[in-house]
Amino acid sequence: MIIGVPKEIKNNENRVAVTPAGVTEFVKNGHTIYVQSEAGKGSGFSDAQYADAGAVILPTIEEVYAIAEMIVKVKEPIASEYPLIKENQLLFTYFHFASSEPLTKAMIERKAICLAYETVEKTDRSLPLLVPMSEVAGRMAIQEGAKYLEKPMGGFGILLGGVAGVKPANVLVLGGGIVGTQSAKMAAGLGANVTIMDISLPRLRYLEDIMPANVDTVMSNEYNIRELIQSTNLIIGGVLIPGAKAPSLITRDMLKLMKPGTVMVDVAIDQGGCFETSHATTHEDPIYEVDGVVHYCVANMPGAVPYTSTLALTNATLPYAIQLANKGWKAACTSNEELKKGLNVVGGKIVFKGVSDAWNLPYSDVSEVL
Ligand SMILES: NC(=O)C1=CN([C@@H]2O[C@H](COP(=O)(O)OP(=O)(O)OC[C@H]3O[C@@H](n4cnc5c(N)ncnc54)[C@H](O)[C@@H]3O)[C@@H](O)[C@H]2O)C=CC1
Ligand SMILES: CC(=O)C(=O)O
Ligand SMILES: [Mg+2]
Repeated sequence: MIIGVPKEIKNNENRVAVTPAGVTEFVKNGHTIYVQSEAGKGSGFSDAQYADAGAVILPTIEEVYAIAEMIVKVKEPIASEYPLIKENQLLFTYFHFASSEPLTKAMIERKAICLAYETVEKTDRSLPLLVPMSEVAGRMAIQEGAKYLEKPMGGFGILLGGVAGVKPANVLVLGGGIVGTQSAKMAAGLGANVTIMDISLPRLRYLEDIMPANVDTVMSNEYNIRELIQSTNLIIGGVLIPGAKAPSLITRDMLKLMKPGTVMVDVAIDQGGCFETSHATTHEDPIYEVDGVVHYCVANMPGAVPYTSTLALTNATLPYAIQLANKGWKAACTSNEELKKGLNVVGGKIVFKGVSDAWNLPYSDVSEVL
């Protein structure tokens, strides 16, 4: 198969979808791989390293899209990429369709085969291609939250861990999945008082077991959220209903209950966000304030730590990408249920329920396209 790896063009997106080590694997499997010049630069990989591994370097993004049967990317295509996408071209990347109607409509119109990293699902319901980036974003959320809690950054001016004779900060983590677990671990390690909320009692039970003593677990419901946010300094939004629009757990009226300078990091922004007042921001301009509450809503947080993120992401994606290249998407998705769950928009049809629900567009069963 002919594979293309474009350079990411989202704001401050420094990850790349295939490393030189990945190129070697594709070539060993008999494939031809084209990499856009400088695609790996932000992650520390030179064109020469890709060429040595067996890739052909192309100077422009247009040439990469024009030649490839499968495009392997990190983030969703940006509007300037839409016209480059061809009918029946396989795109293997994060899409997060439920947060963007224009993207959903563009991919329908282009009749591409859109296989989304974030909905590839194992039989135990885990999301193998989301997990590594959720680990990164969960850990980063505390780093970013701590920074914006500093007074000169607009925050309340509290140190997460406090100091002898002074109480530490209160951190509330909404969603006790991968993001939530990593955030809680980091905040607890710094000495904060942490509360994790989830709607899954088995999950809360598990977290209660493994977390240190400065982490409490509380059932997620509106009543408990309203009560806790009044004494919280940092809120992390890490809820997920796979492939669907995130629920708004913190509504605009709740902001008035919070202390001015409270910081909210909405990691779930890539699925539309779990705070009503969230809108996506960039690493260049990451925060804004509503009613005295600082919002950090960067939709590609791991893009800022590309050394860690590119390696962690490609460790997970490469075996799936090789299967797609070896078998073609139809045979690969027919023989592998995990990959089949990744199909979101195929040949002009939405085949993922959460996406059709998000935009009130027609849904087709995935069997219609396989
Ligand atoms: N902004 C960014 O750069 C990044 C964003 N993410 C996003 O972070 C979000 C979380 O991802 P993961 O932790 O991997 O998901 P996960 O599936 O591991 O965890 C989600 C948790 O939310 C819980 N949940 C669902 N509804 C809830 C509610 N009403 N109240 C409390 N908890 C609720 C679920 O029970 C589950 O435990 C996703 O939207 C993901 O795409 C992930 C990586 C990077
Ligand atoms: C998952 C996601 O949104 C990211 O890694 O950027
Ligand atoms: Mg405890």
